[in-house]
Amino acid sequence: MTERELWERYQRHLCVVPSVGLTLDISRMNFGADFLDGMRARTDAAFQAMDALEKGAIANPDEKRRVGHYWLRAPELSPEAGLKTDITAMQDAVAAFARDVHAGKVKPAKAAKFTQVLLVGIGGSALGPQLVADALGSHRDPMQVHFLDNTDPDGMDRTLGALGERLSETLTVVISKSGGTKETRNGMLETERAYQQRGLDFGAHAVAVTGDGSELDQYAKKHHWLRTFPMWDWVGGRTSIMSAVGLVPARLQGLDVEGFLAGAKDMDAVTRVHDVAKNPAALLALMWFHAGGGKGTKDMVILPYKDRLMLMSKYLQQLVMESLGKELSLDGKVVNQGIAVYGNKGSTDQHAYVQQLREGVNNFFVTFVEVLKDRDGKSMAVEGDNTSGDYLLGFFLGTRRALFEKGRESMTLTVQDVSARTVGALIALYERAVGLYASLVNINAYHQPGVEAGKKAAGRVLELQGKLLTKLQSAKAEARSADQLAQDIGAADEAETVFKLLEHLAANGDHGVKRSGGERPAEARFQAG
Ligand SMILES: O=P(O)(O)OC[C@H]1O[C@](O)(CO)[C@@H](O)[C@@H]1O
Repeated sequence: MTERELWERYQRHLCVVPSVGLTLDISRMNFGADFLDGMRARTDAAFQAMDALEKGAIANPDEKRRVGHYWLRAPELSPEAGLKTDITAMQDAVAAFARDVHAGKVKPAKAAKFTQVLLVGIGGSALGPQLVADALGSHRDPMQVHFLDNTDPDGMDRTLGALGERLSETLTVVISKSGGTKETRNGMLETERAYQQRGLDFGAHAVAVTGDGSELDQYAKKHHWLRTFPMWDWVGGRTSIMSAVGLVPARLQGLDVEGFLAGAKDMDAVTRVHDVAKNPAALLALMWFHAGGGKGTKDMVILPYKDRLMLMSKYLQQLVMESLGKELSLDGKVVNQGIAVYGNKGSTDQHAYVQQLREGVNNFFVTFVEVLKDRDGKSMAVEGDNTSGDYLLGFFLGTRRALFEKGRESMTLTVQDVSARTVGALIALYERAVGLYASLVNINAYHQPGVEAGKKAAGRVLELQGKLLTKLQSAKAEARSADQLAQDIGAADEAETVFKLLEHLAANGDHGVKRSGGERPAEARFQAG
């Protein structure tokens, strides 16, 4: 294709969304002239399903739930007055609480004000807040946000250690929709102990965001935490950023929540339109379908040429892969659907994996995110008249061309800036695109059965550990092999797991297990120390 032809294609297909200052360029995706028409029937069905979802249909049939994240930024759209009241009440309560914290009306026991937020959560209870805090935060914010999003003891030590003395002015926000996620529970208990070690009452420095009556809700109430904020079953974890999950940390950080919600609402209005050419979410979904043949055979590389959007790919990994990575279709056929997502930021990634994108296996399509505004204020010239931002643009356009010349497809989202409105709009864009794509490939985007399997398997491992420790304590002095101990606890066919447990126990002094013998698994011996 000549430059002229590409310029024509760019102009013909450019989707312009003035209400949020966004354009979507699909010209470098090599779909054929009849593709969009050929998808008309499936696209119309996707639009119908999305309309029903927004009107309150059970769009998550496996869990018999409604899917209501769009109502969070447009409460007037919710199908019942009660839901509208719940949403606006939550929004008002969160805003009022943050005002009281910033004014020092809600204050820590041993400091004048709360200046730090420690968010304890995982998955959708952390990834959205992490993206928003990083994209929109600044050192001038009234509060700085820190995260505990894993059950890694060393990770907890690093985060709590970095807070140090400032723990006394830290408000801990524990977020868990189910209220039972073990990683979050562990982070909460370890944080609670850190407060206690400083002579601080944890409850007086903690709030919870969770489902009514959940384990976490009960714990927070029993221990007189400052506040609890609600989560509802009609909001999925990976689409909860505009519920209290995202609004509590964003308000405390002093972010433009109104702009964030308005950007999402305005994008929703645009992506509600049944006109593919004017609907960027429909175009994204259709380009994903084209690229991977409706089977996800090509990975989605998310490449924002903006540091503030670096966490976008991590956020989209959950939103896209936990929504679309499904074994069964809605009619119960095994389809093993999904689209893999990776990326970081440009131009940094040109010095990492772009080499493979240009010359290696052609198993991907790139979505560039271009931000027109370089920075607040003016830039210096770094070479001739060129600024650093000129270079960033040059590298983006150069990389896109280098890929296109080698038949590697890409799309480009262009936005004016990284404002709260823009971030809200981008999140809403992808929420809608995921929902539309799920309809195109006939799967339920709103449950996550695969995660339960992993949680159950982890439960078995910890059950084995309990039996092992009991056995080791009773057989005190005798050093035994993993095979012998597996037999002892009636888990002969799980000897490898038993060995892995023993290896970990012996590496950590917590349970007094000692290792002796050789390095090979069969040579190793374990005993209670
Ligand atoms: O908010 P919760 O219930 O702790 O769940 C955390 C995350 O775990 C999952 O349930 C499974 O990954 C996600 O969908 C969710 O965002």
